[in-house]
Amino acid sequence: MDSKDKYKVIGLMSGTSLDGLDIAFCSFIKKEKGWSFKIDKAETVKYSSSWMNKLSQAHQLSGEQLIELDISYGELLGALTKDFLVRNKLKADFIASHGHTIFHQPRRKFTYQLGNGNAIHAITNTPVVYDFRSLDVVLGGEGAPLVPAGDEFLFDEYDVCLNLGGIANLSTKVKKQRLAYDICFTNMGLNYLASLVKKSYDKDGVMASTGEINSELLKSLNKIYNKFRNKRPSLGREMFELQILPLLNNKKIPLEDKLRTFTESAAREIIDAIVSHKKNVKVLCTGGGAFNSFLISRMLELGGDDVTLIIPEDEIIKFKEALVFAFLGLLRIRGEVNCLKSVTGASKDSSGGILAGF
Ligand SMILES: Nc1ncnc2c1ncn2[C@@H]1O[C@H](COP(=O)(O)OP(=O)(O)OP(=O)(O)O)[C@@H](O)[C@H]1O
Ligand SMILES: CC(=O)N[C@H]1[C@@H]2OC[C@@H](O2)[C@@H](O)[C@@H]1O[C@H](C)C(=O)O
Repeated sequence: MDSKDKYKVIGLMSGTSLDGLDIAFCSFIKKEKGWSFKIDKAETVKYSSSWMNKLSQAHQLSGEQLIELDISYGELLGALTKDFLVRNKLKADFIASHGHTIFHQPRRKFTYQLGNGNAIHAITNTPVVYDFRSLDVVLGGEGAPLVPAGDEFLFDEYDVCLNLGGIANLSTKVKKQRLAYDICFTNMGLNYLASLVKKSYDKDGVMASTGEINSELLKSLNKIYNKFRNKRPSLGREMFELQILPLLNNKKIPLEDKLRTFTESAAREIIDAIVSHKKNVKVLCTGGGAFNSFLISRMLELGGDDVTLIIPEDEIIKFKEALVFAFLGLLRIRGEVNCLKSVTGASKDSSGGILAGF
């Protein structure tokens, strides 16, 4: 097992929205208690339309074709990482790669992230940790979310870590145990509404801010969230399409009002979830929604004195997940726990990840 106290690690993350590969070169230093960290350099490399197609259709391939794609996507990850390292004159101790999720069926004990670690190693000549989720899944866990384990070790100074992604989710500590859950649809709904006027998103929430709250729509959204408030299932695209989309497609409500109301609903759901744990909370806000100044201003108004929102530097907003996977890789090569049963529901804590080229 490795026991250094300084590491330079590349974290690679490919999110479900297919916007590209996040590459983050990170430094970690062991302290008396915990770790300090820094993102030294990071960028998102957009996928070509051909790779976007391959990744979005990979679930339909034959076994043989999928294995072939696993290698060629691993080679792509290797080539993009090598190019990033050469351009920035950097050298990493190892690469921690999440890969791109193609299948995720924890009940059937499998989860599959494309991007072969051996192929990444062959191209970069750097050791690789990959396949972070499978061990947790065979231990009976959900194999997700994994980022809360990083919150536990790197962002423990915050009472709540809030991610404003397609779906807003949070992680927090309750009775000394880390827990995490999805709160409500956020960018997924806002981006859908923006797409109706051919925009990829409502920049800074400007269109939303000009609309009026539609009380019927607000009530309907609230009713949907009330149904699972205490069950906290993971929210997915299926549920969005089935239950939220029909409401957003109501032709009688002007677009600005729908954006305003959807923002209001998300802000209320998020603030309610945060204050349900504790009053006077310090909340770290990351994910692209942290750039939505109108959403943030509504959350600040609703949270009042009970909630302090911390919007970190852009690098952390955009690359926190890649940073966390770099750190989970570090824990893995040290043989330390990087996956928490309190979050995933597995039979035990574990240290997930396959090693290639160490
Ligand atoms: N200036 C901005 N104003 C409003 N929204 C923004 C702004 N910048 C980014 N966003 C939102 O953030 C999104 C991109 O960030 P991110 O990748 O975290 O979101 P996501 O793809 O919805 O998340 P995830 O894949 O984690 O579910 C954009 O699609 C948009 O919804
Ligand atoms: C199986 C899988 O790839 N899950 C992703 C996905 O994208 C968001 C949400 O669903 C989260 O559970 C997870 O990723 C983050 C990085 C996580 O594991 O914390």
